[in-house]
Amino acid sequence: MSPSLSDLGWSSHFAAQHAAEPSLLPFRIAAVHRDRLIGLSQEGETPLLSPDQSTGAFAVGDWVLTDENKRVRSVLERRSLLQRRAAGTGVAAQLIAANVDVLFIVSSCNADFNLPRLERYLALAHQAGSYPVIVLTKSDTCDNAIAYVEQAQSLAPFLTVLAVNALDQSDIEQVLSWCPKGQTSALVGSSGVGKTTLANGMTGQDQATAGIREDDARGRHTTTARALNRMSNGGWLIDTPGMRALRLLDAQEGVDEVFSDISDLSLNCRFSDCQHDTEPGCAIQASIESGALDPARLDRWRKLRREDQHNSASVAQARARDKAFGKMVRSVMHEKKSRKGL
Ligand SMILES: Nc1nc2c(ncn2[C@@H]2O[C@H](COP(=O)(O)OP(=O)(O)OP(=O)(O)O)[C@@H](O)[C@H]2O)c(=O)[nH]1
Ligand SMILES: [Zn+2]
Repeated sequence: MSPSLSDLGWSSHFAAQHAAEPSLLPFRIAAVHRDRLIGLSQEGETPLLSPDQSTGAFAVGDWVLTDENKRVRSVLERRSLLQRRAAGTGVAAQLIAANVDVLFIVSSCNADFNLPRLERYLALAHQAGSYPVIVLTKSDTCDNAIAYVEQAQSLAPFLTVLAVNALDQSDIEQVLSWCPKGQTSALVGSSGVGKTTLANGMTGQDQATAGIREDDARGRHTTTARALNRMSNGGWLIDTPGMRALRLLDAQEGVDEVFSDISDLSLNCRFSDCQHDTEPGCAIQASIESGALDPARLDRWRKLRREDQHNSASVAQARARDKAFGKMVRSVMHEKKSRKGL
């Protein structure tokens, strides 16, 4: 049975945009390949043509409008967007997933549990515009899961933290309840924390073998990884290799939101460029002295900001370099042409 548009996550936010171009057809992007896109609609899975043969401008979870030839005409404004620095040269931004309502941040009640890492993922969720839910797996293997939950909850007011056994279906139901029918989620976390186990439990299928069967250009059957998966409660789970290694990109706002206590304090420092070290009138140092602020938290904030500034700077540099290179190519071509003209 094919899902309706609202089952697929369609909402008034997208309907309002579609109203401007009612003759075009809406699809949700279920997979992004190098040269083509797979869209989902009431009619099931459909290969879509990207406007310029490239697919870098699309993310799994995007809503697009196509003409009757299934050529994409526009991407609807996103509710949220997860992106990262591209692997390899590591400078260009790469779109990972769009319109993710809930980001499940997965860690476990053991050695993987690490507050700075959780903070980093929280910053990422805030930056993307997704609602964060922390899921601590392997609660069945430790005596004091509640202590882990309390530590995680200390990171932000009203933060949702669940302790679960990912192998237990009733615990999976508890996770699912945070992403009901028509909503979309994704899982992030380190290797081995139980993302695959959770994904299998949430979708009721083995993610390693689930896939989209397609006929390629030569008529051969191929199976490609499915990236937008229906969960057993009617919600959706975006699971792609890119989801597994997210880094912070241009996440300054996200970092400041997670550390809002520190950024608020810094507004009271005497100097607007206060480095919060030895400057007189530093509100942050005063707060540490009074015992209100944990100095370790200040260190983590500094580290995240440094990392973020480094990432953003190298992306900006790469963009500038690409621009300069493009300019150089154009001027060489221009010269060639004008020489030919002589
Ligand atoms: N007892 C127990 N074992 C768990 C739990 N969650 C995961 N495991 C086990 O932990 C191991 C790793 O789980 P995976 O689901 O493969 O972890 P992952 O995050 O997908 O790891 P990568 O594929 O490397 O990213 C498996 O043997 C799981 O069976 C849990 O809540 N309780
Ligand atoms: Zn200061």
